[in-house]
Amino acid sequence: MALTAVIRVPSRALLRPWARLRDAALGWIEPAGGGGVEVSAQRFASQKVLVEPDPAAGVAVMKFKNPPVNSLSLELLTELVISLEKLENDKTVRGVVLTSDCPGIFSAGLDLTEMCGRNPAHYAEYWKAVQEMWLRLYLSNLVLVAAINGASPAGGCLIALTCDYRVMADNPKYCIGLNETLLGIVAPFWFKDNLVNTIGHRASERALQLGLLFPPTEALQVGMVDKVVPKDQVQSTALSVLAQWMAIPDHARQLTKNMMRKPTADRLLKQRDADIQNFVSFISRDSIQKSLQMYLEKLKQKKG
Ligand SMILES: CCCC/C=C/CC(=O)SCCNC(=O)CCNC(=O)[C@H](O)C(C)(C)COP(=O)(O)OP(=O)(O)OC[C@H]1O[C@@H](n2cnc3c(N)ncnc32)[C@H](O)[C@@H]1OP(=O)(O)O
Repeated sequence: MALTAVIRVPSRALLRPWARLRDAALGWIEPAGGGGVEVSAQRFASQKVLVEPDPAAGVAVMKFKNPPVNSLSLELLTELVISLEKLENDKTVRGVVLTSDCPGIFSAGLDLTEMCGRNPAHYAEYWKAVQEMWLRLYLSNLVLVAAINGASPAGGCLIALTCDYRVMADNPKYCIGLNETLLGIVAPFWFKDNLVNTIGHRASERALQLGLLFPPTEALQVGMVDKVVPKDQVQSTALSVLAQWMAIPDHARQLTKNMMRKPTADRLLKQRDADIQNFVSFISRDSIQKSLQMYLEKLKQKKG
C-alpha cells in the first residue's frame, strides 16, 4: 500500500539516533546538501508495524510484526510512535485497533536485549522511547482498542492498558499482566498508575507485588480486559467496539478522555529526565543485569 505525504523534517533532527532510526524505518530520504527539507514518506507499511487503513469506516488496524515474540525493540517503538502520529494527522481516521501479526503473541514486552549488556547512553535512549510510546498511546485523541490475540506480559500488557478498551482471545495459554517482579525488576510508577486506573488499587497491589500473569477469564474478572471472545473473533469484536465508541462526538469524547488521563500522564511529563536517570542507574546495577541475563537464559533453555 503506498501513501505519499510531505513532512517537514529539521535536518538537525536527522543527526539524532532516534530520528535516524525513524527516518530509516519510514523510508524518508534527505536530498543532497539539505538544510531544513521536505521529504516524502512513501511507505505506510513499515517493517515492524503494519497499518491497514479503512478510510470508509474511519478506522485503521495496526499490527505489530517483530517475530518471534513482538518484543518492543527500539526500532518497533519508533515505528509504533511514528505510525500513530501519522494516523492522528490523517483526518479520515478516528479509531485504531492495535493487534499482533505474530501468532499466539500480542507482545512479549520490552526487549530484554535492549536492557542487557549495553551502555548507559543506550539505556537512556531506549527508556526515552518507552516513555514516548506510553505517553503517545495513553494521551491519543483516537479511540484505541486492543485486540489481544496472544500472550501479553509486562510491556505488552502496558500497551493494552493504554487503550480505551481491551478484547482478549479466550485461549487459557495466553496470559496478561505486569510480571516485572518475576524478573527481579520493578514496574515504574507510570506503569503502576496506568494499572491502578484500570483495575483499582488493591487489585494492582496484589498483581504487581506477585507479578501476576492472568489467563483471559481471570483478566476479565479483575477488569484487566473488557471482553473475552474466541480467537477468530478478536479483531472483528474490536472493530465493533470501535464503532460504538466512534458513535460519540469526537470533541466530547476526546475532552473527557483527556480530563481522565492528563493528571496521570503529567506525573511522568513533570519528571521525564529524572525517570530516565532512575532507569539507567537501576538497570546498570550488576545485580539487575545478572537477574535479567538469568531470565533470558531461562527463556532460551526452555526450548532445549
Ligand atoms: C526499572 C525497570 C523496569 C523495566 C520494565 C520492564 C517491562 C518489560 O516489559 S520486561 C520484559 C518482560 N517480558 C517477559 O517476561 C516475557 C518473556 N517472554 C516469555 O514469557 C515468552 O517468550 C512468551 C510467553 C512471550 C512467548 O513464549 P514462546 O514459547 O512462544 O517463545 P520463547 O521460546 O519463550 O521465546 C522466543 C525467543 O524470543 C526471546 N524472547 C522472549 N521474550 C523476550 C523479550 N521480552 N525480549 C527479548 N527476547 C525475548 C526468547 O529468548 C527466545 O529467543 P531465542 O529464540 O533466541 O531462544
